[in-house]
Amino acid sequence: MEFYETTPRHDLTYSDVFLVPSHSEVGSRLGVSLATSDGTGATIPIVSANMNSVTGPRLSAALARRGGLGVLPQDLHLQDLDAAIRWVKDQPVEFDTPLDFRPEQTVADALLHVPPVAGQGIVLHDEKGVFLGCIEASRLGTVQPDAKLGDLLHGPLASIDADNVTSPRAAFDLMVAADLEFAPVLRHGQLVGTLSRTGALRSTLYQPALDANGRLRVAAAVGINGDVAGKATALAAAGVDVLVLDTAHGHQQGMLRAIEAVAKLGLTDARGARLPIVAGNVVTTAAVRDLVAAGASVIKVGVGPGAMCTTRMMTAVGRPQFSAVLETAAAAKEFGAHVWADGGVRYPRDVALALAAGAASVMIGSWFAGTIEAPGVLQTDATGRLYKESWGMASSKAVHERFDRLDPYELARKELFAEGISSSKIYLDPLRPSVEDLLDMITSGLRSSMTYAGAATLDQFHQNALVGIQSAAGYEEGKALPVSW
Ligand SMILES: NC(=O)C1=CN([C@@H]2O[C@H](COP(=O)(O)OP(=O)(O)OC[C@H]3O[C@@H](n4cnc5c(N)ncnc54)[C@H](OP(=O)(O)O)[C@@H]3O)[C@@H](O)[C@H]2O)C=CC1
Ligand SMILES: Nc1nc2c(ncn2[C@@H]2O[C@H](COP(=O)(O)O)[C@@H](O)[C@H]2O)c(=O)[nH]1
Ligand SMILES: [K+]
Repeated sequence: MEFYETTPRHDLTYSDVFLVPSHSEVGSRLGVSLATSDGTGATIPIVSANMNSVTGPRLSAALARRGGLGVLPQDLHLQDLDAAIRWVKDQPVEFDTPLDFRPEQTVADALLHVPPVAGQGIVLHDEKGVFLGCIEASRLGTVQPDAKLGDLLHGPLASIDADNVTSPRAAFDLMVAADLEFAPVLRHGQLVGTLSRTGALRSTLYQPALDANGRLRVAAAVGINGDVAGKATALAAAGVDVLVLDTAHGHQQGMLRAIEAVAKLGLTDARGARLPIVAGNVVTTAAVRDLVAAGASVIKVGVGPGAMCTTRMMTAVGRPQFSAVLETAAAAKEFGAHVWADGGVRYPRDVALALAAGAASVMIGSWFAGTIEAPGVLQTDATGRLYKESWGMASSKAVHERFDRLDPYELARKELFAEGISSSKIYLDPLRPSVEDLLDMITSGLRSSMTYAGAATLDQFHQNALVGIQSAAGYEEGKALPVSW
């Protein structure tokens, strides 16, 4: 990456910079590869943040099916993390994970998990696990909230036979031929997943992130206190593919000890390959050097850019994220490691800029909290807009939940140091309610960015990118105008 006709005199963040178009020999946006080289096996450079309001098993499975990686948060109890990893591994690869309900549940129960939109749906099973049928989500918006879901099942079951799905293209064609937007997929009468027309189309564009046994990949986070090696060993036994050691101040002795303890275990996957160790968060070359020397192969970068984060205002500590990524990615390359750019992503352009600066992948938190697949339930504000609640991992709420087993005195001392907001509303985009819709938006923006820079791979993108510095007015000019001036 080079700066275009300028040399920055201070640190910059994503809004301060822009990409300059240059000569391209890449003939199509579909001709670029988004695969990352960080050793995690992801086929798109997107990871979800290890935040309680962002990454649960459902979001992890949806992300891995499209080539990304979900990082389950360290606040889950070990047995819940174990169950979540195994659940992701059990999910279908070619089909979507069903949203499962019982016939006696109501429309209101279903609407806590899925909005009444086209292309989404739910399935019903009876108490013995017998598949009863499916209901398109758009139908849920047309009936009384207290209606029983079982009463909405009428007529013969429209379904797809898994054996007829010989390729992703075949799945799309089957949906079109049967005039279906959403359908259950059955094998010998048993439900094996669901499909939407858009989902079938996506399967022709994305490559799932799969482990050595052909199952969806998933990462999990561990804090730096307690029996870090024991937790890492247990997660590896559950089948985790990537370990993330995470704390607010990653350049501290406790982190170096934790990395060394985990690296010494030499944990491997089913093929005997070392599990990547990701560690952070840091923002300097010195920190990258120390964390890599301790045994990390990916460094998580970002102090203070997160949407839920108050660290900069509380402590003045941090660094504008574009410069932090640029410097640390160069350092990581020198030390044979990689960088994940963590936090502050609000638009697809920010992802492109992080990758142009040299990040191997980009971690997204709050933006993904407002999706169907995020862990919380859907809530409705006074104007009728749907949202999910989000909160920071260092907020009073998160600290309270994390340390609820401490005595009140110790808990009160911990709560003094909150560095995050405890409650925020993240609205669902009515046109993009699913995390997969956001992935479509992000990856299509990124594919286009790369061809503007003449790059067919992420390495070439980083090599070729020309980056200019803009004024606040320059940034403002780039925004669309929904109403006239
Ligand atoms: N990327 C970012 O900008 C930030 C992210 N977070 C996220 O919040 C979550 C909780 O992290 P964290 O608060 O580190 O909790 P952890 O449970 O990981 O514990 C942090 C440990 O480090 C010690 N420590 C020393 N200095 C600091 C410091 N300046 N800030 C925090 N801990 C320090 C703490 O001791 P003691 O409590 O005695 O001080 C404690 O033992 C993580 O997911 C983290 O990523 C939090 C803040 C910033
Ligand atoms: N200082 C804090 N940082 C936090 C907190 N919770 C999460 N985070 C960091 O933000 C990113 C995600 O950023 P986003 O802009 O995509 O939401 C996450 O991975 C953490 O590094 C917090 O309470 N305080
Ligand atoms: K912030």
